[in-house]
Amino acid sequence: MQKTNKKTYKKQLDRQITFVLLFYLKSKKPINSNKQKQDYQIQISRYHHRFFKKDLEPQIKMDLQKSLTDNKFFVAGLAIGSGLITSLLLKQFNAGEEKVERKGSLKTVKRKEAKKQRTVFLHQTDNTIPKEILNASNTLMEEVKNLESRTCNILKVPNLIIEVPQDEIPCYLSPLYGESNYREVFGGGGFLPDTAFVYTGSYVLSDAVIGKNQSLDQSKRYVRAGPRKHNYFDPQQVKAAIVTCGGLCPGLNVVIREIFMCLYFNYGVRTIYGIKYGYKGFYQYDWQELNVKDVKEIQRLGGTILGSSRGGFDKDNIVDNLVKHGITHVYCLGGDGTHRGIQALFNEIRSRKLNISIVGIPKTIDNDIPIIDKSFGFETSVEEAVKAIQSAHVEAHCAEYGVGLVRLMGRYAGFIAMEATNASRDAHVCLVPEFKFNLYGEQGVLEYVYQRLLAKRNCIVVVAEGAGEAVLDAQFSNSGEKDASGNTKLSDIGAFLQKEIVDYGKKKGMEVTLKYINPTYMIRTVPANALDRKMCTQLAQNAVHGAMAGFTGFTVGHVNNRLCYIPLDEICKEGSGRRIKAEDRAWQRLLASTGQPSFLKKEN
Ligand SMILES: Nc1ncnc2c1ncn2[C@@H]1O[C@H](COP(=O)(O)OP(=O)(O)OP(=O)(O)O)[C@@H](O)[C@H]1O
Ligand SMILES: O=P(O)(O)OC[C@H]1O[C@](O)(CO)[C@@H](O)[C@@H]1O
Repeated sequence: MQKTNKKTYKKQLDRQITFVLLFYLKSKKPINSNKQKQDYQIQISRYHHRFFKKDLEPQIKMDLQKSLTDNKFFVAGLAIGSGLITSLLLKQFNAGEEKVERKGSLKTVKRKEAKKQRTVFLHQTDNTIPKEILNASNTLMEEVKNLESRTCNILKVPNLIIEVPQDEIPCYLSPLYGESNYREVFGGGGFLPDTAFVYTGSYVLSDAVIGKNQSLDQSKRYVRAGPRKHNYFDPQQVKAAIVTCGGLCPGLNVVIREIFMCLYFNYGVRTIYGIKYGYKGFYQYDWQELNVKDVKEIQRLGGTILGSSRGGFDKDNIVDNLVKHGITHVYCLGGDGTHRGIQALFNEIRSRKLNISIVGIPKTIDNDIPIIDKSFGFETSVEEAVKAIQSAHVEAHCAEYGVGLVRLMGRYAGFIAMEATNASRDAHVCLVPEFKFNLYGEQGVLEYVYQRLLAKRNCIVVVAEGAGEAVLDAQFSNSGEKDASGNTKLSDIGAFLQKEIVDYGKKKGMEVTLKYINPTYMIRTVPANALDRKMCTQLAQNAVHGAMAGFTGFTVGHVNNRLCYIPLDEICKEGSGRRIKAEDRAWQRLLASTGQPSFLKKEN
């Protein structure tokens, strides 16, 4: 700290002490109304703020004079004074630290650094964000420039700044930005400090664990999700559309509601449409403009208030209708099929150079979307599936040779079956599409179930609906029928196993009592649990932040528990669907807890 500065601080410090004392001595009457208290609070925070930015001496002097005649200023003065004193002391303390840092030993410096960080916390600022960035006139432009640069190793998410040619780059200070803690009732913006926004170069790493011969450089970097201080869109010009596609999933209504709430209350967007029954709703049905009443309490409901469907994707028709309604944001909630649709729409929007941001919010109870940690609704479905296994357990334990057989959803991936098995700890066999198995023979599933019945008199089997694809030695096949989206319709592997297990017992002279529980849609139609609701809220709010910033052609998701924007290309890569792998810890846990062997013959 320079000498002159030190002198000035000392002078100011003296003045503040006098200031507080004066208020104290002159005060006679206490504040006697809440309104007054509120006014003081606002005033105090303003004064504080001003003090940090410019010289307040004339102002303070004025207040001092006022205080001689107006006793009500006592509380305000006291708080201002003590606040100022604290800040001055902190500044002096920091300055002292700097000095020591330059001279001190490594140990001292570290200790001082730790103290300094505490000080920084007191000030509620973040010294990791350089001043040039915080003060940049368009922080979004900086970020986009960086993302577009050849040297940037963060996976690029397209932004409308680049996609849409325009005379002037749009730049709107985020309505979320506010300098004080003061906030109007009924939400509104103005509640985030500078440091809460995401700036240039912030990313999330794809790998949380680095093994031998691996380095961080091999890890993919995804743009960090979150609000931007400067946005591409003026909220008043935003018109948004929300659509839900594919199968149902717990949490859809939470996401719909939260997208609405964030757009409406936080950003001040007033035109938000709900599209009925999936992609075809864009051109086949009247568009419903959503209002606050429409989304009231829907977070408590299963399903989707908008309705959903499979099939009906018509790219040109959909984009024509987006243009017709003047849409600037499209939020699509769906699984892998929906995301391939989003990609096709994004390409069409891009080729027409439209000012539309299109965003995916990944949804599927199967949890088979790549890259992201987990899809919303999955945990709720697992929780429901555990109830089915619990029933199977009770049934099986109340019969002499009792088998409880549970079939759970999971077309290509057995995550629900695996995690429900892990959570219940009641199952003895879990069959998923990812791992081939034999039914017959000495090492087959049927013999294993029989042996367990002989030894323990009960056996609980969990099977994923797609596991029929993994049977090596049985005459089990699907009809070849497809649903409207082109997905293969699966035959009932549960019913098939039921017959095989009972027949096998008969052949061995054992009367098996088998109860087949097939909860099918019950696990995906329930409302989201607390964990999923929180997740849905995070996804929805961050989808909105991304779209407001002009990012497009991305999906929002957690990677290593941090939210990021993932380019659609990554999500839609052919064959990238998430599957259980033998090296997955969760699968290893399953093998450890069920004790199930490999059902493969040696030659397999
Ligand atoms: N390759 C594709 N291109 C464009 N649209 C597609 C594509 N595949 C699927 N869609 C459309 O996406 C929507 C949802 O697809 P789908 O029925 O496969 O569900 P999903 O999104 O995969 O969700 P779920 O996990 O519930 O199956 C449908 O309207 C379908 O027509
Ligand atoms: O009967 P629907 O609606 O086609 O849904 C069944 C499919 O939806 C999913 O839940 C999600 O894709 C699959 O597990 C299941 O095969």
